[in-house]
Amino acid sequence: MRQMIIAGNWKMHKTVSEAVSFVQELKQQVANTRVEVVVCPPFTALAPVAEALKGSSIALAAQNMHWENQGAFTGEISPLMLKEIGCKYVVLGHSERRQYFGETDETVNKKVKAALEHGLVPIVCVGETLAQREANATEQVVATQTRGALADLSPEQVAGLVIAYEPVWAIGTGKTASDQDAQQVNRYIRQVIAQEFGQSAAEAVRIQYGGSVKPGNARGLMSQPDIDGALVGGASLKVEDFKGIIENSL
Ligand SMILES: O=C[C@H](O)COP(=O)(O)O
Repeated sequence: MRQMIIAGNWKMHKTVSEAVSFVQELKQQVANTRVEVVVCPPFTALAPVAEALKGSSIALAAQNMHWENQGAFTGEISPLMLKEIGCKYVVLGHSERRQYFGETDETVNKKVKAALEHGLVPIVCVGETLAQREANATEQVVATQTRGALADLSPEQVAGLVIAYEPVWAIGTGKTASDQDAQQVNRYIRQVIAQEFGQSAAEAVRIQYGGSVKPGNARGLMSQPDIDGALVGGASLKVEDFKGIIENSL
């Protein structure tokens, strides 16, 4: 049985003081949930949020990282730095990183391997653009991205990962994939993983859906058999909305 995982990706939102007061409220509101709750603050707020989360079951994630431990890479953050702060997860290959910052399947794969070496759990994002969906290329795109990101991994490593299927056309647009469409792609990703890494890795790996998830559509999406949680953007910025999604995911 896969535990549901709801992660709030704050993107470039919230100062340190906003982030800390948000998690202080959130941890009280979701104290007894059976869902695994994750917050992904911007880098500046990771350490103070880690401190504020002490004693809580809410896990911490970074939104990106470099694959090297250290070096002359101005503006980058390494896995060692994230691990020391207390991050459990790291979001890798988000479509905004692919679109605006030149992320490729190859760099995502380097980052996935580096994260695993340091005991960080990658949340690997895949998903097609609107043009790709309209060209009936969704399956090809998510298969290529999944195979690329997970190249050279062992079945045991893949079993412990989280994958987030996020159709690019549904991110921040208010357009959500239908429950059936999201389920169909998540099931397809699981089939690709079964082909590459075997049935038991495919059954263990958690596959989220992301793209305009809100309290009102969470129940339908999260009740699909191959959807094991959500990667939430906009609706993770308000405690009430995020809590609503968590509650509606069970
Ligand atoms: O990482 C989160 C996704 O990009 C979804 O963002 P959204 O919920 O604002 O559409």
